[in-house]
Amino acid sequence: MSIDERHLPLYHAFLEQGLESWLARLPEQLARGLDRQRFGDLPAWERAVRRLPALEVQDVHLTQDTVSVEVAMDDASRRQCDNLLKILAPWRKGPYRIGDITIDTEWRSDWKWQRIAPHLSNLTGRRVLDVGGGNGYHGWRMAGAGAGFVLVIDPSPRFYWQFHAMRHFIGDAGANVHFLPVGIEEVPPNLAAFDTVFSMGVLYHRRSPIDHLRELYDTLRPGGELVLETLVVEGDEHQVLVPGERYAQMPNVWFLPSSKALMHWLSRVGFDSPRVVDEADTTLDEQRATEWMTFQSLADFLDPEDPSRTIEGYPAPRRAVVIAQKP
Ligand SMILES: Nc1ncnc2c1ncn2[C@@H]1O[C@H](C[S@+](CC[C@H]([NH3+])C(=O)[O-])CC(=O)[O-])[C@@H](O)[C@H]1O
Repeated sequence: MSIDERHLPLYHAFLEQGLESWLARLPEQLARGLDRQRFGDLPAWERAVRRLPALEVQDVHLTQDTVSVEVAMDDASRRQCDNLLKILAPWRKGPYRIGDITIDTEWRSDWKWQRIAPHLSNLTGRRVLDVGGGNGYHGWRMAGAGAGFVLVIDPSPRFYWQFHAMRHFIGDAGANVHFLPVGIEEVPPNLAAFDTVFSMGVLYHRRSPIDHLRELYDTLRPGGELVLETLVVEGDEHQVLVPGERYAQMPNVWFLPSSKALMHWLSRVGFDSPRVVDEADTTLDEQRATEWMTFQSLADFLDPEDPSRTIEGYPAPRRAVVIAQKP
C-alpha cells in the first residue's frame, strides 16, 4: 500500500515516539478510516478543509477555555471560513474561535476539562493518548497543559476533518497533536507506551466494559495514569444499569455502573488506587443545540415533566471522573 504524503507528520511522530509496532499498521488504518466508499460525505469535508484560506496567524491559545487562533481576516475570508467550517457541521465538541468566528459547539467541553485538569499528574512532556477524543478539543488542551506528544484516536471521519480544520489554523503551535481515525480496537495489543491515557465518554458505548478497561491498561506504561470519564448511576458497588434499546435517545449505551462499581472494576482489572475526583449531573447548559449543532440535544432527551429522568424513564445523565494508576 502506498503512503499518502499528507500523513507524513503522523508517520514521523510515530517513529520519533518509538511506536514502531503501530507504524506498520498505519497505512491500512488510515485507508480504512478515511474510506470514501464507506463515508459518503467525506470528499466534501476534505474539500472544505483544503479550501480554507492561508491566513497570517498572530497567536494561538491552547490554555484558554475556548481554543482560539488570533488571525486577521477581511470580510471575504471571514465569509469563506464560516461557510467552509459549516460544511463540517454538526460541531459537537469545543468551543473554538478563529479570528472573530466563534464555533459554539453542542458541548461545553471546556467544563469537562475544568473538572478534570486539577486532578491530573502534571502533563509536562508526557506521552498522551485520548481514546474517543472527538474532534480533538481535549487533545489541544492537553498540549496546552504541556504534553509532549498527544495522539487522539476516534473512528469518526467527520471529527478527523474537524480536527484538521483546526490544525490548519493552529499550525506549528499544535505540531505535537495528532489524530488517527480508528477505534480502541485498532490499537496494537500490549503497547505499554503512554504516560497518560484518557477515555472520556466511551465506556458506556462499549459492550464489554471490562475488556475496554483492560485495553486501556495495556496501552499504559507501568506507573502510567488512566483518566476515565463515563456515565454513572447512583448507588453502591453492586449497582449497574443496563438500559433498554435507548438511553437519552442514544441507541448504543450498554453499562452505566455506579462510581463505586466502576472503582471495583478498575481494581479487578489491576489498576492501583482508583479514586473518584468528580461526579456531577450533566446540565442543560453543558450540552445544548447551537447554531453549529442544530439537531436535538439533551433538553429533548429528558422527560419534560421531570428533568431528573430521561424520556425513557432512566436517571438523567450523571458523569464521574475516575483516575487510577497502572502498577
Ligand atoms: N470503538 C471506539 N473507540 C474509540 N472511540 C470511539 C469508539 N466508538 C465510538 N467512539 C467515539 O467516542 C466518542 C464518544 S463522545 C466523547 C468525546 C470526548 N472524549 C469527550 O469526552 O468530550 C461521547 C459523548 O459525547 O457522549 C465519539 O467521538 C465516538 O466517535
